[in-house]
Amino acid sequence: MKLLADENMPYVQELFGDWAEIVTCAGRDMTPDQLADVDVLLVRSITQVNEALLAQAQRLSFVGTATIGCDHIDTALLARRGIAFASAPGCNKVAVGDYVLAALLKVAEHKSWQLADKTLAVVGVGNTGSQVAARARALGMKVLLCDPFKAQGDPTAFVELAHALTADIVSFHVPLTREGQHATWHLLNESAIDGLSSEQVLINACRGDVWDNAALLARQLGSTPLTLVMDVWEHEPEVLAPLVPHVLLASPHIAGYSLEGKARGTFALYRALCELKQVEMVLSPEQLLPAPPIGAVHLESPLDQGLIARLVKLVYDIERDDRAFRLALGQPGFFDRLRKHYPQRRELGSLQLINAGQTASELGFKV
Ligand SMILES: NC(=O)C1=CN([C@@H]2O[C@H](COP(=O)(O)OP(=O)(O)OC[C@H]3O[C@@H](n4cnc5c(N)ncnc54)[C@H](O)[C@@H]3O)[C@@H](O)[C@H]2O)C=CC1
Ligand SMILES: O=C(O)C(=O)[C@H](O)COP(=O)(O)O
Repeated sequence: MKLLADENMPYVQELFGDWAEIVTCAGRDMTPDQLADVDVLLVRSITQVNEALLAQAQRLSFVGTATIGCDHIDTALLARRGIAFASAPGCNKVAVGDYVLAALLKVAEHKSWQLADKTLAVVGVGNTGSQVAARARALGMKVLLCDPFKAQGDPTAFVELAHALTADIVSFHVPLTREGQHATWHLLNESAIDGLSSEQVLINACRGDVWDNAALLARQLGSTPLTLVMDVWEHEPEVLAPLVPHVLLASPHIAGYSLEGKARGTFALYRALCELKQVEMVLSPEQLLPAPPIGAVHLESPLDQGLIARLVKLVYDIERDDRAFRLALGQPGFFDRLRKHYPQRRELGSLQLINAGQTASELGFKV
């Protein structure tokens, strides 16, 4: 069996090495001729799996994406051609929760806010949005939920987008969709942006095209700019460079890039392929991971916002990502290079807080 995998997918050798001849390459460089004799294709979000890529793929029987988002995969094409498909729902939801928690704490420092006095709206309340909502509640924030699909089951628990956009902080966690009543392409469009006040904060850790970046730049260049946190950008790997100086925290689509999240992503494809081939799984995700650099911290004072910020930074320093982004911005290929060489980042759950209570656990730490 021949397996072609994105070179930025960890643990492929460990998980598939016994079964397959493994070839890896850069996800954006995969070509139709490379797929001519491939049985299994494993990709990340940057490979468009479409008619053009699969034109010569005569032997392909399985495509897997080690990601949550599937907007890069023509799933109808795979179904038509009888090619099995798997994604990795939820694999990096904890990492996105960590990223947004770190961002909220930086925003609070920047604006001298006590987060417990503020309201956060979560737009898209699935795997990642729910993680964000739980952490915000643990910080004592009031949380508004906006998700028209989930609202069908429980209308009173959700608000409309217009209401969500009145919150102090609005965090977006929707898939990229271009069709239907609730399509998310440019969900944050010029008119929505115009309706916001300069006190408000927006976070995008889902897909760049969900925000109209040109309209945001126009707003930022005016007299009442917003506070922005952007992990994703329209037209990646290109970035609207003039927008970056007007963004508080900027990063190259790494919100989900914890080591645990990446391991779970590859593992989900291993599990799916084992099921398909009716082969017994011999490894678990935990067996793949190294010990974390810091195992435990003994708390001697109660958790307050300042202490939470210090503890989060011990595990994940979001400002490091922001500095690396600004330093590299403009260099050819900088976006993909930062992603390829992203340092090992562990989840908050890798750190045990001794003498901490329920709040620490709700924030994502091990207690
Ligand atoms: N920056 C990064 O590193 C990462 C980005 N993502 C992106 O985030 C997206 C969300 O991930 P998950 O939460 O795991 O997906 P999910 O599928 O679990 O949840 C998405 C939620 O959005 C809701 N939704 C759809 N259209 C909506 C609309 N117009 N308004 C409000 N809600 C809407 C759905 O009903 C669903 O509950 C992924 O599709 C992916 O594109 C995911 C992981 C990492
Ligand atoms: O899971 C998703 O969806 C994501 O956006 C991934 O975290 C992004 O990682 P890459 O696939 O772009 O490496």
